[in-house]
Parts: sequence; structure tokens; C-alpha cells
Amino acid sequence: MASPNDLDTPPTADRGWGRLNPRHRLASWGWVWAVCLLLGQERGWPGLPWVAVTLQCLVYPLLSQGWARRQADPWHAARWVLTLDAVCLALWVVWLGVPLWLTYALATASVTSFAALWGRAGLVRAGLAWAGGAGLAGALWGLHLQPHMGPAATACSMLYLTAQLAWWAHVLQRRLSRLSQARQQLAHSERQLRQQLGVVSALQSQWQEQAHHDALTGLFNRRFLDATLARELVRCLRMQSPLSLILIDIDHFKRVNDEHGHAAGDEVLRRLAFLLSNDARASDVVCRHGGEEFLLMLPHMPLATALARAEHYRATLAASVMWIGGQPLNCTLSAGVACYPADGQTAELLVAAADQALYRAKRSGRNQVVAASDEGAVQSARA
Ligand SMILES: Nc1nc2c(ncn2[C@@H]2O[C@H](COP(=O)(O)OP(=O)(O)OP(=O)(O)O)[C@@H](O)[C@H]2O)c(=O)[nH]1
Repeated sequence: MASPNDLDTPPTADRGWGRLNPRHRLASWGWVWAVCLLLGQERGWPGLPWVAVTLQCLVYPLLSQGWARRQADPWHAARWVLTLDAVCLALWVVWLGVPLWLTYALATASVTSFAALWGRAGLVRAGLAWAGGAGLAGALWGLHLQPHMGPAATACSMLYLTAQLAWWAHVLQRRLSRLSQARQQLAHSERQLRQQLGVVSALQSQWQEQAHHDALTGLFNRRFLDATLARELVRCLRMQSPLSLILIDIDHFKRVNDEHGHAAGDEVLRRLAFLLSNDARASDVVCRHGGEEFLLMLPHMPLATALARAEHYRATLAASVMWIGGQPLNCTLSAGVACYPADGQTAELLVAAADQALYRAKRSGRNQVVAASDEGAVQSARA
């Protein structure tokens, strides 16, 4: 006696996969009225049962539906309406003499409705309602078995049952197809989301790369070094290990730009960057500190080794002739070397010590390497 055809409300675990549909319920009761009409003709009912049948099949559904709609929770009220339907149907079939096909059609339609709407709990409720209705009718009027009906009433009952089952199947099919569409959409959205996440993560990596690297040379930039140096110093303190800094500046770089052009100057910066990063260990951080200045952070490297590294760079650059735009170009560099902990215990102090050493290297004539701890002494012979 219920219909699940209202698909606008998504089913929930509580509501099964159907929903009580008032129009379909009225049609079902109309059908019952038609079957009773045929049965009444077959059995030659007098006038009174017709009034009762009409009240039951055409008036009661309207009244009960109106009541359910006025309740605060119409869904809960519908459960009681459907239960009352089952009780009434059981009363009728017992009173009419349990006609086999009519009982079967009505009971099946009622039980499937309960099951579709409320699952297993609905089945129990349907069983109780039918047993209650039949028991009440049996107590009132006793059981008068007249199981057979004529072909017209039987055909009508069968048709009703078939229509009811077909309707449920149709609703179930629509629900499943909607579910499958929703799943496909969900999978599509998930794919799109994954793609977008991929793009975002690629952009993030690109942004991090740009944020930490110098565009011209590809070396780390000063921001990255500032963030790393403090962390490395803490590690070296914990491990009681030295950390050296080499600050390098190309000598008379302005002249390079003036005489060979800015592009040639850029090329010199790139080649020196390549030289510096070529020998670097995995733990070293080679960065462009600004302009024509480079800073190397060398964890766990004592001063003597750092001085030797700086001297290697100085000597290599001084000895090499760069051919840029068909022109020979020779550059030199000056370097200041400072070592933790002797020359400074914080990042700022250590960089300042390396800067002082570089300044002294410049002041002493350039193309040389100077250690911060060795006040004024030139560590490396001029090339
Ligand atoms: N080509 C090029 N030149 C740069 C870049 N950044 C800074 N410079 C130039 O580097 C030069 C640095 O000049 P100065 O600071 O006077 O130093 P210098 O000429 O190297 O002289 P000293 O350091 O005293 O030996 C300036 O002419 C800047 O324009 C860059 O990215 N590309």
C-alpha cells in the first residue's frame, strides 16, 4: 500500500530505499475497492458491505493521509498509517473468508512496502500488523474459509500484485542508476581533484625552488643560507664539530661589465658558480650572497681545509682564461675564510668575520685568501 516513487529525498539507512507516496497509496486502495467490487458481485453482497468497503477504500485513505500530513513528523506518522493499512487489510481478508489470491496479493504488496521502507524492522512490523488484524477479525467473526474467487477478481488481484512489484522494481532500478551516476561523478571529481593537487604541488615545488635559488647561477640564495646556517651551527655545537665559511668576491668585476658588457659579466658569474659547486660535498651549501659575491657554508670542515679549498678556487680562476663572445677574459677573486667556533659563535658573527677577512684580502691587493683568525695576515700567496 506504499509507494517509493518520490526520489527527491535521498534514502537513508532508516528510510530504506523508498518513500511513502500518497498518490500511489490512494491508487492502491482504489484497486482494492475494484477487487472487492468484483468479489461482491460474485458473492452477491447486499448493500451494507458496499458502504463499509467504500468507506475503507476511498474515505479512510484520504482521512489517514490528511492526519499524517498534519503531524510534526510525517514520516513517523506514515509508519503508523501503513501499519493501520495492514491491520485493516487483514481484517478484511478474514471477514471476506480469506480469498486466496486477494490475501496473497495484498499481503505481498504490504510486506514488500514495509521491507522497502524500513528493512528488517519493517518486516517484523508487517508481520505483527497482519497477525494482529487477522487475530482481531477471527475473534470478532470467526474464520470463514472461502479461499476461491472468480476469475475476474483473481485476475484483478494478480494484476494489482504484478503492478506493485513492477513499481518497486522500477524505483529500485532508478535508485541504482542514480547511485551509479553519483559514483561516476564522484570518481570524476576525485580524478580532477588529484590533477589539481598535482598542479598545486608542482607549483609549490617550483615556488620553493625559486624562493631558495638564484635565477642567474642556479645556486642557493642568501635567504636559504640564512635559514640553514643557524640550524647547521646548532648541529655543529651539538657534535662539537667545526664549520667554515668562505666568502668570495670577484675582483674588479665592474671592469668586466664595463669592458665586456653585462652579458659577459653574467657569464663570468655562471662559470664561477659552476667551479664552486663542482667540488662541493653533499653537506656544503654554495650560495650567491649578492652581486658578485659568493658564500660557501662547509659544515664539519676545519679552517685549514677551508683555506685550502678557497685557495684552490682562487688559483683555478686566476689560471683560467674564459672565452666569452670570442674574447679572452681573465678574472681573479678574493676570499675571506672564517671558522666556527673560533671566529664567531653565531651566524651573524661568523659571516661578519668572513666579511672582515674578505675586506682585508681586498685591501691587501686582491687575488688572495685571508683567514679571519689571522689578523691581517695573507694566507695565500698572490698568483
Ligand atoms: N653582469 C652582472 N653584474 C653585476 C651583477 N650584480 C652586480 N653586478 C655588478 O658587479 C659590480 C660590483 O662592483 P663593485 O662593488 O664596485 O666591486 P668591484 O668592481 O668588483 O671591485 P672590488 O670588489 O673592489 O674588487 C657592479 O658593477 C655591479 O653592477 C649581475 O648579476 N650581473
